[in-house]
Amino acid sequence: MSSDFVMTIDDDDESVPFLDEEELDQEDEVVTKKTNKKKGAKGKKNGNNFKKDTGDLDPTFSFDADGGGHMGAHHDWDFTAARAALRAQDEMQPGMSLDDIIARKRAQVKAKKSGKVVKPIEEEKEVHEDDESEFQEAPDSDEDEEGNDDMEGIEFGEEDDDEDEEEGFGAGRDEDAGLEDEEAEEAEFEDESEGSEAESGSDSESEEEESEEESDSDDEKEETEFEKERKKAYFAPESDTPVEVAETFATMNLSRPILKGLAQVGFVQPTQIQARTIPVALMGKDICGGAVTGSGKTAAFIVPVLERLMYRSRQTPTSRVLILCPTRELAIQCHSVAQKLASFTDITFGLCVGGLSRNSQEMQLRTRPDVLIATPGRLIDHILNSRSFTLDHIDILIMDEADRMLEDGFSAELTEIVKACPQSRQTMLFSATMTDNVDELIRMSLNRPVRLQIDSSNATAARLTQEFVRIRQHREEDRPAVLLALCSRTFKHRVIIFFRSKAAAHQMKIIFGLMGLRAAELHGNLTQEQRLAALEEFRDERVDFLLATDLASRGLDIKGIDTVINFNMPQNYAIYQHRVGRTARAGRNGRAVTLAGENDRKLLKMAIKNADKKLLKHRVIPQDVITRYRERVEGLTESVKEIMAEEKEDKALRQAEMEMRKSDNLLKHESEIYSRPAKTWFQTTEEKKQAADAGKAALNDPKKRKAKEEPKRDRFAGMSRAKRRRLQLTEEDHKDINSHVKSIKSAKKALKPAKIPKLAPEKTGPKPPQDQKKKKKKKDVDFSRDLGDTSKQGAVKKLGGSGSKFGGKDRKDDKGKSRSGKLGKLRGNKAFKSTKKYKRR
Ligand SMILES: Nc1ncnc2c1ncn2[C@@H]1O[C@H](COP(=O)(O)OP(=O)(O)OP(=O)(O)O)[C@@H](O)[C@H]1O
Repeated sequence: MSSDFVMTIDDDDESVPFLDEEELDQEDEVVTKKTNKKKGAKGKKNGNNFKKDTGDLDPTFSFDADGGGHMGAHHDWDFTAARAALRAQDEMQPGMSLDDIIARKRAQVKAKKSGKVVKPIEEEKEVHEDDESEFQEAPDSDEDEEGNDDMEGIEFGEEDDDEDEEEGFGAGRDEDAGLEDEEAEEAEFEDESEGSEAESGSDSESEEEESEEESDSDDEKEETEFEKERKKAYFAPESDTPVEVAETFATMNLSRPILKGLAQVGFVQPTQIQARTIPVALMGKDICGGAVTGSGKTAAFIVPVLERLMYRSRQTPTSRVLILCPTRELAIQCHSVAQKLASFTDITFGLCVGGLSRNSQEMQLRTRPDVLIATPGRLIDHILNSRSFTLDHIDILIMDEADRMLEDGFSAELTEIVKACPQSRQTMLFSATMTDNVDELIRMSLNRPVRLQIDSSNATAARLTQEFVRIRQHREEDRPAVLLALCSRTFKHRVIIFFRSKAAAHQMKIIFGLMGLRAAELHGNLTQEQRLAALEEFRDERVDFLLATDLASRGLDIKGIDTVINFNMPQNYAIYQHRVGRTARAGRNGRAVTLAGENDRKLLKMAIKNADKKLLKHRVIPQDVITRYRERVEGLTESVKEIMAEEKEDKALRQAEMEMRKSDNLLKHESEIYSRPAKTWFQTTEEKKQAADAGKAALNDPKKRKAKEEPKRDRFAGMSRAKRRRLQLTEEDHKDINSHVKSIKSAKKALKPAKIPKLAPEKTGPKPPQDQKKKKKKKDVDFSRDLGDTSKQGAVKKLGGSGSKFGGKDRKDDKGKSRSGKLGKLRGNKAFKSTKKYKRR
């Protein structure tokens, strides 16, 4: 077998529905001008007419069994409230916008070429149009040449002549990141974990092996009987949940103002998660909800909250509902959704997130808004420092992206918030990658939660096409060229590109700018003002590309994102799901293109295994195209360096100005400033850094992640004696049960001829001997062979998976037997005596 990526995928495994080059040719033809007729037909056949997707709904689309789609009108959530609360920045002299610097640099390069004298920036703006067209001359002709030649070559099909590359830059943005005086104080944990630069391809071999093993075991880990039993004791029985699901909101017994709100945003038919969640939430039960990205989880928790608030006592204003989100942008979006849905009610909302004016939030909190939408850091700041603000009257606590919030980094803050809420509250957790790990959930002190898992937690959106572009080993430096080739030639509009680091996103923003591509950046090195501006520019189509870190990977719902590009594979599959979930939302089509290197093959396997095979593609970019773009990027290296140096200078200047203003202020208002009560911080800067580092380390370092999964012996340290003893006893019980379960399993194994060979249906030849198989698994480190094998596994898993008619049933039968057997007895065991231990402390 050739080690060539293309050959392996295309030729060796027919079960892998990757397109070969010929097919790609055909597919590309489908969307080229020359073959417009074909386009419609094939696009329909593949359900892959996303290029034509204007955001309108597919009238033939209906709910599918696994909650893949719906739906109704798509709304642009606005940031009005957030904008109003943006910290007043009038005293801050805006620095030079990065776009201005880039524009000037482009003009200089152009002038150099033509021998003209460089005009000062003001003057230059006036002749902007001319300059742009002149500057663009060379690249344009280059584009044409490339476009025509390579379209016939291999993979580019979605060139659209009426989508001529537009010139000009997105609206300028203040480059005052990190200069705000309160920035350090306000820093809260951001949902942005960066990988080191080294991660994009230079991991040591041993680490790589380790991570492979780990993801293998993650992937193949079967739930033990003990865990199943534990979950059974922890979660409410399925019989507790209503079986009937409403077909429309109108039949859900909701109040008129809520129905009017829903109608206003165009929601008529509830999505699966909404239909299942709303009745249960209205009953006041705790919920662990999971459904694929873009399936309407936000309204699933907001609607019942609003409905319950319709019946609140209005005598004394009280904050009764708290919604926690991991990022500021998500909280702002959630606030906007909630406000829209509550337009016809008198329910009030408070937004409590970092980066926005603390004082205006404090004033708002004093009015006791019914619903608080917050990020953990700023909320704790208010708990500690805003007089008379408490969470004592919270009746409902909701965590969006709950699995993220339960991870390291948020942990201390979350525990503090949960402690501050009354025990009698209702708690609801939601995520597309929702965990049902009891150990993790215990920290949230849930009360017999109802598990509402609509889709597999590994699922991606039903209409998502997933493409992979191979980055060969020793060719990691080609990534920028590959990205630019994709964005200049194929995916030109409504594209969000994910990077692992802020620095990479920023650098690419400069390169995009220098190449005349309209892009905005979104990451944690920007001020909140800049972050909102970037989102608005992208939302309003003033820029075509949003260059983001994982800050934007969860929850953001931006209309019409056609394409998600992963410049690097993220650190784990859950992040991948969230990133690619920014497209193909609400029953629409979308495409994710991932640049996958040698080190990414395990994640690639996961992605392939969980994808709809019909919607998997392998994109090949001709080497000569890559070489051309690489040369262009290399040609910009000096300009990029100069721009960065200029930015740095500008930043230092403004920093100095700000320091001066600060000291000036201090001198003028000394007595007033020192008379203010000292602020209390939940964590010192050092502690915050440690928490953030721990989060990053767990994400980036497979060894540490493993260590987290296998807690050390001294994990009881610091606990009370009673708690320690209780946990030790439980642990001993676990051991006993595990050994019982093992013996049951081996006894069963001995009696049965063999476990149903789940791999069998796909294979016709004889099974390889066991030792040979093992050997293959260890030695098989070839990127392309991995792909082939994965698809086979995926196909087989489909047959044997829990949702299948065959494998699923078999497993169920096994489960039944073991329960009536050994586990029936184990029920007498302390560990399962009562479910009280899972109840709130
Ligand atoms: N019942 C409905 N009918 C029509 N459209 C809906 C309905 N519910 C939600 N939507 C739309 O679906 C889109 C996705 O919803 P939402 O952002 O709540 O998804 P999500 O499940 O929270 O996604 P993620 O996991 O990425 O956070 C939104 O644009 C929303 O307006």
